[in-house]
Amino acid sequence: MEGGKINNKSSAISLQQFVSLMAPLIDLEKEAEISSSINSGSLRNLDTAQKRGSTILNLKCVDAQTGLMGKTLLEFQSTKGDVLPAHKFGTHDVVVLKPNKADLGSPPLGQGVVYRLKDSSITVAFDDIPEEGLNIPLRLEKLANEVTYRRMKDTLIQLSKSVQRGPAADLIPVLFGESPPTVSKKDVTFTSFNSNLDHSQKDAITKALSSKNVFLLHGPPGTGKTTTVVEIILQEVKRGSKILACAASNIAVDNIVERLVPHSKALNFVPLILYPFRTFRVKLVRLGHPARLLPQVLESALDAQVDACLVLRGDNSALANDIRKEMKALNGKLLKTKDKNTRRDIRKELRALSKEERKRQQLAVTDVIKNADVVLTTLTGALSHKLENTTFDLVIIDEAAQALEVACWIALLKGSRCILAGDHLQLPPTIQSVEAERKGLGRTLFERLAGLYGDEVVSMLTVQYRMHELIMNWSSKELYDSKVKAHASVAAHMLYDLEDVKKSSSTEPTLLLVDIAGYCGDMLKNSSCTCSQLLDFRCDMEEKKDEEESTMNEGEADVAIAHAKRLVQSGVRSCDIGIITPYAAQVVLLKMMRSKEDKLKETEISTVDGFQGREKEAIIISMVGFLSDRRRMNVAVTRARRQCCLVCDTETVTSDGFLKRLIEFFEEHGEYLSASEYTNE
Ligand SMILES: Nc1ncnc2c1ncn2[C@@H]1O[C@H](COP(=O)(O)OP(=O)(O)OP(=O)(O)O)[C@@H](O)[C@H]1O
Repeated sequence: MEGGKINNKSSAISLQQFVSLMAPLIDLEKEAEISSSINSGSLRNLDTAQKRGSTILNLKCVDAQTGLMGKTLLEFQSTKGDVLPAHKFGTHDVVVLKPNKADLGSPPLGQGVVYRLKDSSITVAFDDIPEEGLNIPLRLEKLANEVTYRRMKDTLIQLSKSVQRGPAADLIPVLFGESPPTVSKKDVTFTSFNSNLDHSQKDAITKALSSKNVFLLHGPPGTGKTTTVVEIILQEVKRGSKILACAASNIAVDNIVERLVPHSKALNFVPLILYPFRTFRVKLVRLGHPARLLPQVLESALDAQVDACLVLRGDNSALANDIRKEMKALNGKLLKTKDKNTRRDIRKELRALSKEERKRQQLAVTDVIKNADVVLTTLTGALSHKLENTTFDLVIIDEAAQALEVACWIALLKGSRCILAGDHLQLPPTIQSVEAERKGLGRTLFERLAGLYGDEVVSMLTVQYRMHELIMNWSSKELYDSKVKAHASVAAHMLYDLEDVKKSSSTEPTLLLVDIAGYCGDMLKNSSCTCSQLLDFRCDMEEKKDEEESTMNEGEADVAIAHAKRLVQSGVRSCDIGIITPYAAQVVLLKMMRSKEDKLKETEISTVDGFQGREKEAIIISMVGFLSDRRRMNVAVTRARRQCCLVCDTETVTSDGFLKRLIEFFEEHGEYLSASEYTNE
């Protein structure tokens, strides 16, 4: 395979070996997730749960809004009104709401999905929420998502059965190395929808369209992987394919939806007037809980289309509204009535109405899915019963190098051909169980197939559209055999080329190394938190890490914030700056420091994982000891468009060969500053 080196031998595994290997590993992973969540018996006390990040105590509800397709959005802040304590909640997590003082096992006030997370607030989408009980101190608890594991186990069983029958019967032997991959004998030509495609993108698309069973699109950072995936989808729809497009994360699925919408069919949502001359249109539908979807793709959501479909079918929405109104009135009556017989009659009526409602909805769902050219969902969402009897000509999985192979099979079993897009040299799948990881749960299908078939099925994109060439060159040389080149439009772009940005000693360098060797920062000088609070948190959150001492570094945080301030003083917008650091404790420290800096309000601070797939004009990396994971370091550096600033202790870092070369590259091609130059800022 081009770029990363992959061991061919370990790629060969039979279907039966795979199934027997994976089943116990999924159990291990499930146990690891449960033991870190609130519903584990191991968490006997709430303070421990908060320290582990699986509950947030002392919250007040500050806002309630309805919307989002019937969901209620409640926003919570700390009763003290400051930055939320460190926690492990992420958007899309399932959570329950309880009174702050309720016992651990007590029933919740409601269950919902995290919709939005800010430093000082968390918004949750609830289906139903009590009208009473919200004006007391509250807490949120994170639940383990056991559904995903059940779906993966079910998929393993289905996989063993599908060899004989099912839409993927011919694909499975190819993906387990028992039959060779094949390509169309006819030359494939196409007229692209996107007139800017480069030669490597066009080559990849040709190869994808020619493949009869499997194709891998290897997209290094910023090379237009999603752009290429979208073009492949359009070309395939044009030739009549029905496509299931998936990714491990909701955000990656939404990325594709957003880019397909301009080509999509006007049901109720694309204003025709915007695309008056386009004759080719794609019918797309996005499955998933509305709280997990980006607001800009909500109109492609199944729920929205089902409503539209009911209108088109003549089941006008007035009728639907009447049914809902009637049900609401009956529910009200039920609450007030004591008489047994009347209650029984009302319940009977309610059951009949809801049955009618469900039937109408189901018919519409079937219609929408049957008529769609492209169905988009997360990998686990592909096991939705709504897709039970639907098969596809092609399954496309984006971010495939970040997905567990078992999760990929949920989608793959529904189609006869597949295209996987990803980069195994960026972030791997997140795995909680160290043992499951060691035994192979994290080995991705993308990597395995690349090892099995190499260039026969892989195309690598080689022109990148994000980074100044100096930023790209390190990554290209270190990880992609120097094959990735910067496009002329970005190769020499500088921070000071941006509007309103002055040329200054801070904005001139493309690569900047700030060495904190020997520097003892003015510890937490601007922060209201105490060191012991952070240390408590560090020990709890990072207990799995070997490098306990390297999880937090005040000196580096000082310098990172000081450099961000200098950039803002030179005119760089604070939202164009990102600070990346490997450990959660360092993220909290940096956020606390930032909360005192008005000018840095919009600067994003996150671990590497929070930045995958994203970019900023300037990136500051606080290394905190060292980040010896090549893939994480690759992602961190390649988020930067015009400047990458590395803050580290060169004495510690250079003990690792990979990082030593990184530092040398920055020293040779960039500016070198000592941290002392940032003191007293
Ligand atoms: N052929 C092209 N000509 C000009 N710009 C392009 C081309 N292909 C992609 N781009 C631009 O490059 C940027 C990155 O593209 P895209 O988001 O498709 O890349 P990606 O590989 O999915 O990114 P990531 O590294 O985040 O995974 C986008 O701004 C896109 O518009």
